[in-house]
Amino acid sequence: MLRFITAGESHGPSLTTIIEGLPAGLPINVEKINHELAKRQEGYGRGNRMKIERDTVEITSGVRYGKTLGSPLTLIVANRDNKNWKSVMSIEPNDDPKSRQRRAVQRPRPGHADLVGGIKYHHEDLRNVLERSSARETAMRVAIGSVTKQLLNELDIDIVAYVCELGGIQGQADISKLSLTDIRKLADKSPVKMVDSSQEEAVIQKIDQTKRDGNTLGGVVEVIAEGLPIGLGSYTQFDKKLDGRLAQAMMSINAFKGVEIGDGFEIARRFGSEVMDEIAYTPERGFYRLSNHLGGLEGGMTNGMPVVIRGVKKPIPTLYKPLQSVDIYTKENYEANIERSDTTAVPAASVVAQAVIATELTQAILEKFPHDSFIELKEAVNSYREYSKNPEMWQNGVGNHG
Ligand SMILES: Cc1cc2nc3c(=O)[nH]c(=O)nc-3n(C[C@H](O)[C@H](O)[C@H](O)COP(=O)(O)O)c2cc1C
Ligand SMILES: C=C(O[C@@H]1CC(C(=O)O)=C[C@@H](OP(=O)(O)O)[C@H]1O)C(=O)O
Repeated sequence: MLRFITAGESHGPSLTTIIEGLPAGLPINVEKINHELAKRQEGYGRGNRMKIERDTVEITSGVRYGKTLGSPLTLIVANRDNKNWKSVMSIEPNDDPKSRQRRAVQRPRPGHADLVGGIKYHHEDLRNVLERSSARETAMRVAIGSVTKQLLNELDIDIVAYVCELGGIQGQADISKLSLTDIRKLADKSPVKMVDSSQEEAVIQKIDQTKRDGNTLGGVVEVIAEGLPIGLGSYTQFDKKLDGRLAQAMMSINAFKGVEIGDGFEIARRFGSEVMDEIAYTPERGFYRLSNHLGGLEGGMTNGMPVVIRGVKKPIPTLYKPLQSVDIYTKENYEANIERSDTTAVPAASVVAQAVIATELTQAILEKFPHDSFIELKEAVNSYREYSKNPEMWQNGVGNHG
C-alpha cells in the first residue's frame, strides 16, 4: 500500500512529504522530478511568486545510488520566498495583541478558504488558514506525482495532461489523432499548455485583458493514461471503485469544481448505443474496445482502454478588483483582502492533475500486485497482462456447459 502526507505552509521554510510503500529498486531520476516542478511553475497568467521560486526537490531518505530502498522516501521542496516572510511566519510566540492585529488578514476572500477556515479553527488571523489552503501545496503533489509517474513509465504506462479550455476558449485540436508523445510535446511548448496553437494567441489576449480588469479565469484540463493493465480498482466495494477514487484525486486539487470521465456530461444526451464501447478480440491485443466513450473505466475498474479524465478549475478567488466581504472583527462591509495572486493557474493545474492521477493509478497498481521489489512488481504486471489477453479460466473450459 502506498501512503503519503504532505506538510508545509506557503511562506514557511519548505514543503515536505514522506511516501511509504514504494517497491525497492525503482530507479528515481531527480532531474525528472525537477522538470515536472518547473513545468508547474510555467504557464501564462501566473503572478510574481513564480518569479521568486525555483522549485527543486531534495531527497533526504529512501534512495541510494539512484534507486529506492523500500524504506520511506522523504522529499523536501524549499520555499525561496520564506526569507521575505521570516517574521510573519515566525514560530516564536507573539504576545503583543496590537502587533498581531496589525498584521492580521481579516477581510476574507470569497471563494478562498479564509472565512470558513477561520470560523472552524478559531483563527483570529486568516493568514493561519491561507498559508496551508494555498495551492503552494500542489508543488509537493507534483513531486510525488513525478515519482509515481516514473514507476508507471517503468511499467510501460504513459500519462499526459493538457489544457482543453481556458477562459471559455476551447482548443480545437482533434487529439484522438495524436499520440501521447505528440500531445506532451505540443502542450509542453505552449505557454498555456494547450495542444492547439491556433487558440493560443486568443487565450493570451484574454488573460492580459482579464489581468488589466483585475479579474481572473478558470478552465478545463484533461489527463490521459495509456497502457494500464485491465482490472485496477474494484466493483466489490464503494471505496475501491477507481473512477470514484480518481475523481476524488482530481477534486482534491485547489479550485477544482467538477470532474468528467470519458465523454462525461455529454453522455447524458446520447443513446446507450452511442455510449457503450463494443468489445472485440485478437490474440495479440486480447480484449479491446471499438471506442472509448467511457474513458477506460467500467465497474470501477480499468478496462484496458486509455483512462481519460477531465477536471474543471474555477477562476482564481483573489481579485485585484476585490469583491464584497465583511471585516471579521468589525462585521462591517469591506472589499476582500488582496493577496498577491495569479490571473489564471489552469496551465499549472494541468501538471498537478497529471501528478495526482499518476499517484492514484500507482496506488491501484500497488494494491493489485506484489511489490516488495520493483523486479517482483514488473514480473507480476507483465505476466498478468499476458494472462488477461487469454484468461486461463476460459481456456480450461470453466463456464463451458457444452
Ligand atoms: C496552481 C494553482 C495556483 C493557484 N493560485 C492562486 C492564487 O494565486 N490566488 C488565489 O486566490 N487562489 C489560487 N488558487 C486557488 C486557491 O488555492 C483555491 O481556490 C483555494 O485553496 C480554495 O479552495 P477551493 O477553491 O478548492 O474551494 C490556485 C490554485 C492552483 C491549483
Ligand atoms: C505559491 C504558489 O501559488 C500560490 C497559490 C495561492 C493560493 O492562494 O492558492 C496564492 C499565491 O501565493 P502568493 O501570495 O505567495 O503569491 C500563489 O502564488 C505556487 O503555485 O507555488
